[in-house]
Amino acid sequence: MSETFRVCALYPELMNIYADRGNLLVLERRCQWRDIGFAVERVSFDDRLQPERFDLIYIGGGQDRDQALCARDLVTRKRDAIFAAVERGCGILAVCGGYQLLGRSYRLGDEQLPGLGLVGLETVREPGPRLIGNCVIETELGGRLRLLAGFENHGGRTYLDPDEQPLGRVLRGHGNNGRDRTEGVVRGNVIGTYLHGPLLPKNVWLADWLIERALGRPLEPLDDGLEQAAHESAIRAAGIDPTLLDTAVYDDLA
Ligand SMILES: NC(=O)CC[C@H](N)C(=O)O
Repeated sequence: MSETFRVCALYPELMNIYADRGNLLVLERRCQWRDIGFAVERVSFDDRLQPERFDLIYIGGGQDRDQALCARDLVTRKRDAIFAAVERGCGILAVCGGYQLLGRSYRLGDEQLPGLGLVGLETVREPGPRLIGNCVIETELGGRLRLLAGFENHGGRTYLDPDEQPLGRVLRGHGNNGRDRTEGVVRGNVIGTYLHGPLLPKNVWLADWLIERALGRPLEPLDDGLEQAAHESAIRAAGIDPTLLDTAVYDDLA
């Protein structure tokens, strides 16, 4: 086994709601099943993040108070290393609270949490209900039209700068802000999304996309009968019947 997919789990003890850690398990299994090495290193408060050690930095969702604890450490101790890692081609997958921290700031009333400023976006806690529910988006990640399904629960509304690219278009659910039908952000190997689920067990094609980008080669297919059923059931949970979708259009459907 010569290839190893190396993942940095950032603040795993705090940024892990809705079992977001399950995303790491999916990456691990899909590597193991193909005889690809998998290494995960936890990086938390005060730890030094070494940019050359990773192919992917992963950060899950968190409550506002946990985000506040992480935000200052992230900005003061990790920012330069994260920028350097991305510069080298390292990917980022950031979910919900983690996604919000990729932007410039997260404003909650009088408080303003600093963000990494890695992508051009801002998050604001506006008056109004939390944006909760099952969600399906269509995305053209990798030049193919595919679906991502998950569950969102966020009080913050995220607004992308005009030159940023959303991860996808909302078919069901709220997405970034409940208004413009955008969801998430993608820039190169950096992905931010509001979708929990966890995300990767419900959308294994995205797990493979992340591994492929890191290894720089296509992966051999796996027997994904169960995973495909989970994907389609998550789509159904959001109110879309996947059998009625045009499978010639969506590359992730059987
Ligand atoms: N699910 C989450 O990660 C929540 C993120 C953030 N605390 C919000 O409510 O907007």
